[in-house]
Amino acid sequence: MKIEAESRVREGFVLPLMEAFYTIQGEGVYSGQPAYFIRLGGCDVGCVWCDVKDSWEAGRWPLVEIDQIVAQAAAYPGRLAVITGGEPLMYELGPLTSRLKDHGFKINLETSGAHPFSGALDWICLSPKKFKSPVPEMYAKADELKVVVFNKSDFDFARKESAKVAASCNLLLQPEWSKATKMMPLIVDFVKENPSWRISLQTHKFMEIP
Ligand SMILES: C[S@@+](CC[C@H](N)C(=O)[O-])C[C@H]1O[C@@H](n2cnc3c(N)ncnc32)[C@H](O)[C@@H]1O
Ligand SMILES: Nc1nc2[nH]cc(C(=O)O)c2c(=O)[nH]1
Ligand code: SF4
Ligand SMILES: [Mg+2]
Repeated sequence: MKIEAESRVREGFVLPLMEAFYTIQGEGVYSGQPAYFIRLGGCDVGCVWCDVKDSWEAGRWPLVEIDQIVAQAAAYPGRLAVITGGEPLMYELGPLTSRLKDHGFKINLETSGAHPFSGALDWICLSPKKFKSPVPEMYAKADELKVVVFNKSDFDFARKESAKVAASCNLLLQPEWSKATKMMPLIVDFVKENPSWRISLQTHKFMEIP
């Protein structure tokens, strides 16, 4: 990459954009709400069960000016934006979030928390991973802790992660998609025994929408 382009990425004025689409938030507390998704390319966390492995290599995706990303988002009636990836916190999110706010957007973030925080966000969904831990300062910022359950050891992981977030943080268990049938009875039992937790399903996959 040319030095000038590199510095514009570092400053957050252009970002590698894998895809952007207007859909229904399928997961978590905001499930069911229309939202414009901005999926940034690049991730170094390496979850074995990641459902967007194509996103991992940042260089595959075009570098797009944030003004263009925001103009396309603003063409839709909804004013909730979800920034996801890949791992969006690999990038400086200050300029993108500030421009989205100029257009009246509330902005939610989907993150593993494995990189330092940036941007002006209204809601942070922290989905911590064993493969690369969140940076310590992420826990206090999380509005929602969404732990993916792939095997039995994830219940213990979920409990330990929940001890690090604020008391007001929403606690969610989300079945890993390919293991959902097998793990669901255990997830149901866990939530019945631990009523501060809720279940998050990837409802967009049942609805067959993006
Ligand atoms: C694709 S990730 C992108 C954002 C960020 N890298 C992260 O992991 O939070 C978006 C959400 O999907 C979840 N996820 C990814 N693959 C999944 C799968 N196979 N089953 C269930 N949830 C999954 C992640 O844990 C995260 O909460
Ligand atoms: N509809 C829909 N909801 C989602 N919630 C989180 C997603 C993500 O990949 O970050 C996602 C997604 O890819 N689609
Ligand atoms: S952190 Fe997110 S994008 Fe990265 S591998 Fe894990 S689930 Fe996929
Ligand atoms: Mg997804």
